[in-house]
Amino acid sequence: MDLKAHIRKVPDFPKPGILFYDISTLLMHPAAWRHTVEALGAAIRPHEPDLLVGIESRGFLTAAPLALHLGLGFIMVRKKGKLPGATTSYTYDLEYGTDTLEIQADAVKPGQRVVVLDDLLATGGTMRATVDLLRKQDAKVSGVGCVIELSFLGGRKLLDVPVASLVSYDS
Ligand SMILES: O=P(O)(O)OC[C@H]1O[C@H](OP(=O)(O)OP(=O)(O)O)[C@H](O)[C@@H]1O
Ligand SMILES: Nc1ncnc2[nH]cnc12
Repeated sequence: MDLKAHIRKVPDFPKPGILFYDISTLLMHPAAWRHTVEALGAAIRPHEPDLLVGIESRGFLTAAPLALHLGLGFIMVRKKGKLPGATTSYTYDLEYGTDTLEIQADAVKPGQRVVVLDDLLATGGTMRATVDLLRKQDAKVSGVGCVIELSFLGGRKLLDVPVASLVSYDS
Protein backbone atom coordinates (compact mmCIF):
# COMPACT_ATOMS: atom_id res chain seq x y z
CA MET A 1 0.00 0.00 0.00
CA ASP A 2 1.36 3.40 -1.00
CA LEU A 3 0.61 5.44 2.12
CA LYS A 4 2.22 8.57 0.69
CA ALA A 5 -0.55 8.64 -1.92
CA HIS A 6 -3.04 9.11 0.95
CA ILE A 7 -1.18 11.90 2.78
CA ARG A 8 -2.10 15.38 1.56
CA LYS A 9 0.59 18.05 1.46
CA VAL A 10 -0.65 21.56 2.18
CA PRO A 11 1.79 24.38 1.38
CA ASP A 12 2.10 27.41 3.67
CA PHE A 13 0.17 25.95 6.62
CA PRO A 14 0.05 26.96 9.42
CA LYS A 15 2.60 29.59 8.38
CA PRO A 16 4.21 30.69 5.11
CA GLY A 17 7.03 28.36 4.13
CA ILE A 18 5.76 25.30 6.07
CA LEU A 19 4.65 22.25 4.07
CA PHE A 20 2.00 20.60 6.22
CA TYR A 21 1.61 16.79 6.00
CA ASP A 22 -2.11 16.23 6.50
CA ILE A 23 -3.36 12.82 7.66
CA SER A 24 -7.04 13.83 7.20
CA THR A 25 -7.03 12.19 3.78
CA LEU A 26 -5.49 9.02 5.22
CA LEU A 27 -8.13 8.88 7.98
CA MET A 28 -10.89 9.22 5.37
CA HIS A 29 -9.71 6.08 3.56
CA PRO A 30 -10.61 3.07 5.74
CA ALA A 31 -8.44 0.53 3.89
CA ALA A 32 -5.38 2.77 4.00
CA TRP A 33 -5.98 3.68 7.65
CA ARG A 34 -6.45 0.01 8.61
CA HIS A 35 -3.20 -0.79 6.83
CA THR A 36 -1.51 2.05 8.73
CA VAL A 37 -2.70 0.80 12.12
CA GLU A 38 -1.74 -2.80 11.34
CA ALA A 39 1.71 -1.80 10.05
CA LEU A 40 2.39 0.30 13.14
CA GLY A 41 1.24 -2.64 15.26
CA ALA A 42 3.72 -4.95 13.55
CA ALA A 43 6.50 -2.38 14.06
CA ILE A 44 5.94 -1.80 17.76
CA ARG A 45 4.83 -5.26 18.94
CA PRO A 46 8.48 -6.39 19.37
CA HIS A 47 8.88 -3.70 22.05
CA GLU A 48 6.34 -5.64 24.14
CA PRO A 49 4.44 -2.65 25.54
CA ASP A 50 2.08 -2.95 28.49
CA LEU A 51 0.41 0.33 27.48
CA LEU A 52 0.34 2.76 24.58
CA VAL A 53 0.65 6.52 25.00
CA GLY A 54 -0.77 9.06 22.54
CA ILE A 55 0.26 12.73 22.34
CA GLU A 56 -2.52 15.32 21.97
CA SER A 57 -4.13 15.59 19.55
CA ARG A 58 -3.22 13.74 16.39
CA GLY A 59 -1.30 11.21 18.46
CA PHE A 60 -4.64 10.17 19.98
CA LEU A 61 -5.91 9.28 16.52
CA THR A 62 -2.86 7.07 16.02
CA ALA A 63 -2.51 5.45 19.43
CA ALA A 64 -6.15 4.76 20.37
CA PRO A 65 -7.06 2.42 17.47
CA LEU A 66 -3.65 0.78 17.71
CA ALA A 67 -4.20 0.07 21.42
CA LEU A 68 -7.52 -1.61 20.61
CA HIS A 69 -5.87 -3.57 17.78
CA LEU A 70 -3.14 -4.83 20.14
CA GLY A 71 -5.48 -5.33 23.11
CA LEU A 72 -3.63 -2.77 25.26
CA GLY A 73 -4.65 0.16 27.42
CA PHE A 74 -4.25 3.68 26.09
CA ILE A 75 -3.02 6.76 27.97
CA MET A 76 -3.34 10.41 26.98
CA VAL A 77 -0.51 12.92 27.22
CA ARG A 78 -2.19 16.31 27.04
CA LYS A 79 -1.34 19.95 26.89
CA LYS A 80 -1.42 21.70 30.26
CA GLY A 81 -4.67 22.02 32.21
CA LYS A 82 -6.81 19.47 30.35
CA LEU A 83 -6.58 16.40 32.58
CA PRO A 84 -8.57 16.05 35.82
CA GLY A 85 -7.10 14.88 39.13
CA ALA A 86 -3.46 14.69 40.12
CA THR A 87 -1.11 15.12 37.20
CA THR A 88 2.62 14.96 36.49
CA SER A 89 3.86 17.70 34.19
CA TYR A 90 6.94 18.38 32.15
CA THR A 91 7.94 21.76 30.72
CA TYR A 92 10.24 21.93 27.74
CA ASP A 93 11.78 24.62 25.55
CA LEU A 94 10.41 25.65 22.18
CA GLU A 95 12.08 27.94 19.67
CA TYR A 96 10.37 30.83 21.47
CA GLY A 97 9.18 30.17 25.03
CA THR A 98 8.13 26.90 26.62
CA ASP A 99 5.32 24.37 26.55
CA THR A 100 4.02 21.96 29.19
CA LEU A 101 2.71 18.41 28.76
CA GLU A 102 0.81 16.47 31.42
CA ILE A 103 -0.18 12.92 32.27
CA GLN A 104 -2.46 11.64 35.04
CA ALA A 105 -0.28 10.73 38.01
CA ASP A 106 -1.78 7.24 38.35
CA ALA A 107 -1.73 6.41 34.64
CA VAL A 108 1.49 4.36 34.56
CA LYS A 109 2.84 2.14 37.30
CA PRO A 110 6.61 2.22 37.92
CA GLY A 111 8.41 -0.15 35.57
CA GLN A 112 5.55 -0.57 33.11
CA ARG A 113 6.65 -0.72 29.49
CA VAL A 114 5.13 1.92 27.27
CA VAL A 115 5.36 2.84 23.59
CA VAL A 116 4.56 6.43 22.58
CA LEU A 117 2.71 7.19 19.34
CA ASP A 118 2.20 10.33 17.35
CA ASP A 119 1.11 11.00 13.79
CA LEU A 120 4.31 12.79 12.84
CA LEU A 121 7.89 13.26 14.02
CA ALA A 122 9.39 16.60 12.97
CA THR A 123 12.07 18.20 15.20
CA GLY A 124 11.41 15.50 17.82
CA GLY A 125 10.83 18.03 20.60
CA THR A 126 7.30 16.86 21.40
CA MET A 127 8.27 13.19 21.41
CA ARG A 128 11.40 13.83 23.49
CA ALA A 129 9.40 15.79 26.07
CA THR A 130 6.84 12.97 26.27
CA VAL A 131 9.57 10.38 26.84
CA ASP A 132 11.04 12.56 29.60
CA LEU A 133 7.59 13.02 31.17
CA LEU A 134 7.01 9.26 31.21
CA ARG A 135 10.43 8.63 32.75
CA LYS A 136 9.57 11.15 35.47
CA GLN A 137 6.81 8.68 36.34
CA ASP A 138 9.28 5.76 36.25
CA ALA A 139 7.78 4.24 33.12
CA LYS A 140 10.08 2.21 30.89
CA VAL A 141 9.80 3.66 27.39
CA SER A 142 10.60 0.73 25.12
CA GLY A 143 10.08 2.55 21.82
CA VAL A 144 8.20 5.23 19.95
CA GLY A 145 6.27 5.18 16.69
CA CYS A 146 4.77 7.55 14.16
CA VAL A 147 3.11 7.39 10.79
CA ILE A 148 5.21 10.14 9.19
CA GLU A 149 8.83 11.09 9.82
CA LEU A 150 10.31 14.32 8.46
CA SER A 151 13.80 12.86 8.42
CA PHE A 152 15.41 16.11 7.19
CA LEU A 153 14.58 17.67 10.57
CA GLY A 154 16.58 15.02 12.43
CA GLY A 155 14.01 14.33 15.18
CA ARG A 156 15.18 10.79 15.85
CA LYS A 157 18.59 12.12 16.99
CA LEU A 158 16.87 13.52 20.08
CA LEU A 159 15.57 10.07 21.02
CA ASP A 160 17.46 7.29 22.79
CA VAL A 161 14.87 4.58 22.11
CA PRO A 162 13.98 2.73 18.88
CA VAL A 163 11.89 4.85 16.50
CA ALA A 164 9.42 3.22 14.09
CA SER A 165 8.03 5.27 11.22
CA LEU A 166 5.99 4.12 8.26
CA VAL A 167 6.78 6.83 5.73
CA SER A 168 9.68 9.22 5.65
CA TYR A 169 10.23 12.47 3.75
CA ASP A 170 13.81 13.61 3.26
CA SER A 171 13.17 17.16 2.07
O1 LIG B 1 8.55 16.82 16.29
P1 LIG B 1 7.97 18.17 16.62
O2 LIG B 1 8.70 19.29 15.96
O3 LIG B 1 7.79 18.38 18.08
O4 LIG B 1 6.53 18.23 15.93
C1 LIG B 1 5.63 17.16 15.90
C2 LIG B 1 4.36 17.48 16.62
O5 LIG B 1 3.68 18.55 15.96
C3 LIG B 1 2.34 18.14 15.65
O6 LIG B 1 1.48 18.45 16.70
P2 LIG B 1 0.84 19.88 16.96
O7 LIG B 1 1.63 20.57 18.03
O8 LIG B 1 0.70 20.59 15.65
O9 LIG B 1 -0.55 19.54 17.61
P3 LIG B 1 -1.86 18.74 17.10
O10 LIG B 1 -1.52 17.27 17.09
O11 LIG B 1 -2.86 19.06 18.15
O12 LIG B 1 -2.26 19.24 15.72
C4 LIG B 1 2.45 16.64 15.51
O13 LIG B 1 1.19 16.01 15.68
C5 LIG B 1 3.43 16.27 16.61
O14 LIG B 1 2.81 16.13 17.87
N1 LIG C 1 5.22 19.86 8.56
C1 LIG C 1 4.33 19.36 9.43
N2 LIG C 1 3.18 18.80 8.98
C2 LIG C 1 2.27 18.31 9.86
N3 LIG C 1 2.43 18.33 11.20
C3 LIG C 1 3.56 18.87 11.67
N4 LIG C 1 4.03 19.00 12.94
C4 LIG C 1 5.23 19.61 12.88
N5 LIG C 1 5.57 19.87 11.62
C5 LIG C 1 4.55 19.41 10.84
